[in-house]
Amino acid sequence: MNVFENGRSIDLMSVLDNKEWRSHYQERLKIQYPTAIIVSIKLNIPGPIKSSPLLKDSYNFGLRDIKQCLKQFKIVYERFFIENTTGPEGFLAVLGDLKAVKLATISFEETSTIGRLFDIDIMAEQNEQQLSRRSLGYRARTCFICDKDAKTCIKQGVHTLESGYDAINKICTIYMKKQITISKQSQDQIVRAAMTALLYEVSLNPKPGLVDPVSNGAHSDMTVFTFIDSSLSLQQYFNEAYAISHDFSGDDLTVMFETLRQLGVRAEAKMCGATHGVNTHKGAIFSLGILISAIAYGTRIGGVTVNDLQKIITKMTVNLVQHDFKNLYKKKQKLTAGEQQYQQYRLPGIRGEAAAGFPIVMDMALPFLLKSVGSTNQRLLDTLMKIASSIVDTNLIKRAGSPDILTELKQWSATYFELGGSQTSAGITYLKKLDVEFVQRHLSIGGTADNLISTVFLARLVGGI
Ligand SMILES: CC(C)(COP(=O)(O)OP(=O)(O)OC[C@H]1O[C@@H](n2cnc3c(N)ncnc32)[C@H](O[C@H]2O[C@H](COP(=O)(O)OP(=O)(O)OP(=O)(O)O)[C@@H](O)[C@H]2O)[C@@H]1O)[C@@H](O)C(=O)NCCC(=O)NCCS
Ligand SMILES: Nc1ncnc2[nH]cnc12
Repeated sequence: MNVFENGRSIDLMSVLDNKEWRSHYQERLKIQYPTAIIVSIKLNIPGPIKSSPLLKDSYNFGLRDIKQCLKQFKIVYERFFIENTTGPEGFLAVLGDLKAVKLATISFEETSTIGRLFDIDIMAEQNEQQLSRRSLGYRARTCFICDKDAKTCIKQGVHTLESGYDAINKICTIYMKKQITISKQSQDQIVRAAMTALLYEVSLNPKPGLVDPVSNGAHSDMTVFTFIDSSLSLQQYFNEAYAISHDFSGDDLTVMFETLRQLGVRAEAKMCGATHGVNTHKGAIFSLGILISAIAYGTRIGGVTVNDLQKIITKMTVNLVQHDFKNLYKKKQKLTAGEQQYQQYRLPGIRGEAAAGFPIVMDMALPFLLKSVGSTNQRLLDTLMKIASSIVDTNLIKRAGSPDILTELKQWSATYFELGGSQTSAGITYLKKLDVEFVQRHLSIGGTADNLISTVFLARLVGGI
């Protein structure tokens, strides 16, 4: 997730003007509410970009947590300026003990994943110096890059802006994943969501190079009906994947994964039986199988956040890349596309994605889809092309014969969004032109399609589509 995407730079004068405006606003509130404590809440973001769609989202979620920390106090005034180009900010007038209010806001800063990005000022008649963090037994604010004293890092200019942005993106990514929870669901609900995801993906059009109801794309050996047959053949596997995981009682989740893989091998064979040997959903069998398994295991007692789901997945697949790719030179049978690309380019492909907890789906595609607008077809087209901007698609690399194709894929994605994506006829026309080029060049983004399937599956479970 890049929270600075679609953010606009502002100049120093705007920052200084905003500082003056804030000070005057606070003074007016002190006069209007003389017995209240005035709380100013804004983000502490270095560099010229102070606001963006994702920074505003992070602020709003954080604000919810701050008000939760202040729930014991009576809030007599609140006003927020989310659209300020100098960054989302707001003010509260709170009735309560000054020290208790200060402690409550410090607890947010210290305990919330996103707390260190917030700058919360407390003002009242008493001299604030008596109420510094140190005077309340807390250390000074720490740098969100190196954890040392923030003031020292800022004064000495220790860090580059890029390292600051990286740290902020990491903080916001983890925080946003903790806001998305998959509630405890029945086996039937989870399996139906998986089936829905398979059928939604193949129904989506126009997709570049991929099979949909209008075009077989760059695949001479499959049609939309092949994918429907393939999807229906996988329902039993999804039920099995749920069952072995929901009832798994061991501590070593790699054992659960190995049991799943045996089911997956059988599912691949069943898929091939249903498609007359065509590989439609090999990647989806792998990815959806792991997701269903992790969710079944993770929701046995209650809901599971996306952040915790990733931890379960990484525990399941901790040995996957090493196990699958060791001693490839000894393998007698023809190497698969993924094995060849690991051997030739050290690209871990779908296995690497799984072992990392499916970051493209969890960190980027799912939050993107949940925020997307328009018809289902529009939302899914934009999500597919968003995935295309970051994925190492081994299916595409195989077809193109080199990872260099990934540079073109990023450019195609960028151009699509520059044209307005699915919301404009120019964006849709561009997709149709891309499909023609993909067919001519025999290109396909099957891995990207699989990531979309995983994304739709999770979005369905959280009620986001
Ligand atoms: C781990 C396996 C997936 C091993 O498969 P393989 O070694 O082949 O690994 P990859 O090639 O890296 O990936 C296999 C498929 O995964 C999809 N994929 C690729 N990159 C990504 C990615 N970054 N993220 C997610 N998914 C990705 C992709 O699948 C799609 O494309 C396939 C259609 O194409 P294919 O037939 O390969 O190619 P065509 O273009 O159609 O060629 P022609 O037919 O024209 O010649 C389709 O499968 C889509 O899903 C990759 O192809 C796993 O299968 C495995 O471990 N298998 C062993 C048995 C097992 O354990 N299974 C169950 C595991 S739970
Ligand atoms: N619609 C699609 N076309 C081609 N390959 C795919 N792999 C997954 N979905 C696909």
